[in-house]
Amino acid sequence: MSFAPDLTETLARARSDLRMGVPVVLAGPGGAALVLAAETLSAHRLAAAQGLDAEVDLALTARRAETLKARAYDGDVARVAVPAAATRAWVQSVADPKDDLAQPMKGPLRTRRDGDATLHRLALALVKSARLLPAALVVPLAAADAAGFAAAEGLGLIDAAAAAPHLERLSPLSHVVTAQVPLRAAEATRLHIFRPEDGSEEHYAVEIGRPDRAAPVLARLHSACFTGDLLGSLKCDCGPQLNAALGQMGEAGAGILLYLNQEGRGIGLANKMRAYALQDQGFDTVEANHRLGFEDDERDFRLGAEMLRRLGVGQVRLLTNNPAKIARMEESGIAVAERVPLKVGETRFNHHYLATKARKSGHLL
Ligand SMILES: Nc1nc2c(ncn2[C@@H]2O[C@H](COP(=O)(O)OP(=O)(O)OP(=O)(O)O)[C@@H](O)[C@H]2O)c(=O)[nH]1
Ligand SMILES: [Zn+2]
Repeated sequence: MSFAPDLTETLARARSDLRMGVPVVLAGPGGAALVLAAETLSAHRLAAAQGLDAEVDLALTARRAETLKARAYDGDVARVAVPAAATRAWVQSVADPKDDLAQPMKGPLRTRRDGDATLHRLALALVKSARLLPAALVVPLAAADAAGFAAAEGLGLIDAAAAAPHLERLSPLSHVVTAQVPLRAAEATRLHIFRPEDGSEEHYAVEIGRPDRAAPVLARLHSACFTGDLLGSLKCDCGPQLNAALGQMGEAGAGILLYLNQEGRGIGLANKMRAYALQDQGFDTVEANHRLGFEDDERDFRLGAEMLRRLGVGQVRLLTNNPAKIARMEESGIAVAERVPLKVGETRFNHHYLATKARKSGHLL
């Protein structure tokens, strides 16, 4: 019997440590490293890392490296050598594109091609899952001392070989509770709450009426949009889509709307606002994600498929304009019998955004 945290719990702690600026230690078969999130890096911890007598790297995604004109020799990852005199401001200006246009000359940046990027890749996966900017300082530690170093400094120690596949999988969900919530759109509505085992945000299923599971269920996978859903932002079409979907389900007397807390196509609200700030500088929604170092869409729709399965739904009539959602459902074993278009909420502020989604992300007009 042990009370010690397991890998899932250790990773959840690591995410909250990184969000606070506390480093973590990754220990792999090929070596070990101290990891600090660039976004939450403090001057004193940078100084301590520079005092370790090791070469400090800044791990970036190849997307971010491309904007910085830095070579990525490791496929999806670039390992930028951090100059000995680098300050916190330097690290953050490489990580964060907000001042790229005002100060285009960050470099020249030297990226490493020798050695191995396994721990850098894992560090990036961790900071991304913490919804931070995808950039992390990686400082090599002697593998034999890694556990001792982590214990002496009170830092989380992560088994890198086990953590990498663990971060790829869909965290098991538990169904926490169901209760009635009469809506304007439909009085006979129940809300189900699902909680991932990995400590990340809960997700919700809004079930209207009693959909017949033997036939395709009218369904929508709605990704959280604080600005559109709650504030009535005119920059996107989320709020009107949410209301229209609930309205259609109400009229039909049955349907399931999954409210997936994957804000900003999975990058989190702070990063979405960074993307909006870049859009204010003239970049479109896809370019903004790339400049930040993200893919266009970082959502994991296996989550939606799993929630539908848990609700006993195997086939849907999916309310969407996004063919990728249909493909992801089919791949995850949910049959999409029909696509039901959802065209609402075009404004003069989101016209360009919707056109970009159609041109670059394959959305159907
Ligand atoms: N990163 C980023 N996310 C955005 C931006 N504008 C809106 N979003 C997010 O995009 C997501 C839109 O979700 P959905 O409406 O479910 O999905 P969709 O891919 O547009 O597909 P359908 O609406 O089903 O056609 C939400 O998570 C929003 O927060 C943006 O400019 N950048
Ligand atoms: Zn939105």
